[in-house]
Amino acid sequence: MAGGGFVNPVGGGDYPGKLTWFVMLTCIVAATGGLIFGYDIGISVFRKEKADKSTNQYCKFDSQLLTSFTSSLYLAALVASFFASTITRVFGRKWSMLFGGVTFLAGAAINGTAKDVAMLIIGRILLGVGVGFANQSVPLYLSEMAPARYRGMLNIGFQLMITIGIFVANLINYGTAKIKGGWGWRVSLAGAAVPAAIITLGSLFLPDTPNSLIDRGKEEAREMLRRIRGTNDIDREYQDLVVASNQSRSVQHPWANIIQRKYRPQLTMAILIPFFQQLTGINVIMFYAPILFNTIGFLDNASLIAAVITGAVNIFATLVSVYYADRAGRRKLFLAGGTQMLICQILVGTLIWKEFGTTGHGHVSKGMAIIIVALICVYVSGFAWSWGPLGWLVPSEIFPLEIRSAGQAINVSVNMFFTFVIAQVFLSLLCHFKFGLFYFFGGWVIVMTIFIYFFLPETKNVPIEEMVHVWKAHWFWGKYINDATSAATSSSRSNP
Ligand SMILES: OC[C@H]1O[C@](O)(CO)[C@@H](O)[C@@H]1O
Repeated sequence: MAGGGFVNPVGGGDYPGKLTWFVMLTCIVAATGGLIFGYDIGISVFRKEKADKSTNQYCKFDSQLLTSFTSSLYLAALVASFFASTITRVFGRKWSMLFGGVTFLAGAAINGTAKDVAMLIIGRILLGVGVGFANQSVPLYLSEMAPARYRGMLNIGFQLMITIGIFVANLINYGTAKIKGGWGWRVSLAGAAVPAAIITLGSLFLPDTPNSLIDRGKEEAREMLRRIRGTNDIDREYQDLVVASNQSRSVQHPWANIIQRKYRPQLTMAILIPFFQQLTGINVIMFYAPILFNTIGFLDNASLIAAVITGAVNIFATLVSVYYADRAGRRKLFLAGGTQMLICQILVGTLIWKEFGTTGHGHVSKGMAIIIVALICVYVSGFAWSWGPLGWLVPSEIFPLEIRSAGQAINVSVNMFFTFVIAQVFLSLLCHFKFGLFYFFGGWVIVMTIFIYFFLPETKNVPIEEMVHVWKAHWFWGKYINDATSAATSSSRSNP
């Protein structure tokens, strides 16, 4: 069947070598780049104090002021990811990570010591720049370092760190809210310096990927490949990287090239995957869980605790995809996670409808509130083993080297843009769509699940510089890839 019966055209053929400690360690360090993004998402969670006096449960938090400040970070990250793409390509992945860490560190320092709103805004923009650079470079770094058959596992370290960042920030927020004297927010904001310091120091010690070293004509590439694969038998992989790099060097202007017809499948994914990831509605939960739980009748403390529970579920469910992404494959996780989210969205929407109707007046019983929180946890776990991690993994592994960095910038910017949009409009959407908001996101989940079924080929275990064959063999995308393109990348494979 169309996308479903897709056969891996390179037969899962991987290169010799093992999962070395060296590669594990470098990937863990690089993945900590996700902490800064996660910390920021977690720190931005909205609290109940901001509510107005409305008795309509759907509308009592409808305030633009509440959202604008938070959202500015995502716009800064969006713009920064384009600059990051040039640095990542020309100077190497490592320098983008370092730059991201340093900028984020500066932002945290300015925010923690802010004396006025201007300082808060400047700090927030610097944080955004840091996030843009890290999100652009880290997923690429991980996917290039990893042996093909462990790429899912190692790349998902990034999303895992995002979820840990969110969780830790939620806890810190919870603690600092109790500090008397009104300076608790400074601790929360300055706390961002800790994850920033980790990725800044870590990236100083990271080697660059063999793909990037070869692409930039560096002698040490072969030695690095030998080291990360833990074997001397690297000729075939090295040769494939050289072929990819030769092709890459013939492309001077990735931005002009990426719109060529032959890159249409990858470009489509780089736009639609992050778009869909945000349209699952996940950030409604991440940003607004306390408000949402408050809406359905939890008291302040209880709604914060419920938010902490969803944060923990988010982490543990991401671990599930670490295990399954390279075994079951990306497609199965996408399809299973999507179905799971959809069922929960329909149930939650219907239960809230039954309780509050369209007027927004009513009261949820304790038992019902627990059922709703449980369903939201099942929804979060569906996201956490599908669209969450795969939203970074898949775009980072499908692009050929010459446009990989540009493609990743598109992925990041689309992701940031829709994170921004959802943070901006959620409160008024809740006020206007009411319980229908859950159906709205559920509708999108149906669209994206069908899209994956038909249009996303399986990419597990395929060496990253061989990915073009996967597109070539796809029932729909195949016609976009001409024979010359796929032949150019298979020289060493057919003639090892
Ligand atoms: O874990 C949830 C988080 O994951 C992301 O989708 C990034 O992959 C964020 O937008 C969200 O807050």
